[in-house]
Amino acid sequence: METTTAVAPKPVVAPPPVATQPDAAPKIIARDVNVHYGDKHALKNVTLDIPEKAVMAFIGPSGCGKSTFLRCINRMNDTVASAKVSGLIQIDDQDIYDPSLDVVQLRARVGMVFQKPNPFPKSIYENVAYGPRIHGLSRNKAELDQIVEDSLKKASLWNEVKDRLNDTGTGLSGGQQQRLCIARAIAVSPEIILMDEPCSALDPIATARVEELIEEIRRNYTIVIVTHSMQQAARVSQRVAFFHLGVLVETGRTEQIFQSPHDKRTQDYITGRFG
Ligand SMILES: Nc1ncnc2c1ncn2[C@@H]1O[C@H](COP(=O)(O)OP(=O)(O)OP(=O)(O)O)[C@@H](O)[C@H]1O
Repeated sequence: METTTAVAPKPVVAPPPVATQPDAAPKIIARDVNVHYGDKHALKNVTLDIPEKAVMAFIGPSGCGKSTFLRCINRMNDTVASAKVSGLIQIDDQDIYDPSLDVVQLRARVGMVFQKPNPFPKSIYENVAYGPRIHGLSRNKAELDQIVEDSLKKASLWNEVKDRLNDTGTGLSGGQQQRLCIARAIAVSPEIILMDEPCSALDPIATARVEELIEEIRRNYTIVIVTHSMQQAARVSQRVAFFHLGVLVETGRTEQIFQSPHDKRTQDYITGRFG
């Protein structure tokens, strides 16, 4: 593992520049985050506050570092041998790159939904029950059954699968599989859900279902979504962060970013001049 991090400056973390300050209390703060993949400097001095219990969308042209930054938030970049992360990322004032931090626990707090639905090749029930079981979240089968049911309900999938919980998860449609993956993420009671282009493999109807689901759950979770669709960012998010060439160019309320961006690069991107 070559992932490194700077020592967290204590005691107080300076706020980001005014333009990046959210209205709500930040759940996640990032200060001067840099990521290198070998010689490639993929993320440059990113400083950002991500508000609690809201949706923040990361937008920007391909290769600008959106997924790289997203993967810093649950230390998924630890799994990339060439990745070196520096700077500070705190969740609720806790430095998530502190060497004493339990990464398994971190990933239970910070769930992730990927571009391509990736259910386990197991039953629908097992897909959702697996996380709560390994994290010891239930004392008996009845409690586990309840977690599975509640998670599938929150993911708007219960009615479609309640009579076939023993069928394989991979047999569901693409949209259902993605909602199953969201149920799986929800089942361990995360505080944060990271979504990396969660609808890019879905048709418009399945996409609409996932977007409705995000709207339904957003008040209970801090959600960060990477999307190539500005329409999607406008529909689901309350705040947007625009990245370009590894730099966080601008962040603000969604309507402000789309109606009156401060930076010409943001303006050019949202008006389709590049990307
Ligand atoms: N595992 C890796 N090894 C080497 N370079 C990488 C790796 N992952 C990403 N990169 C590079 O880092 C830069 C940022 O990539 P990243 O995937 O974060 O961008 P992105 O904005 O999410 O792009 P996209 O919208 O196409 O998914 C790109 O130049 C990419 O080629």
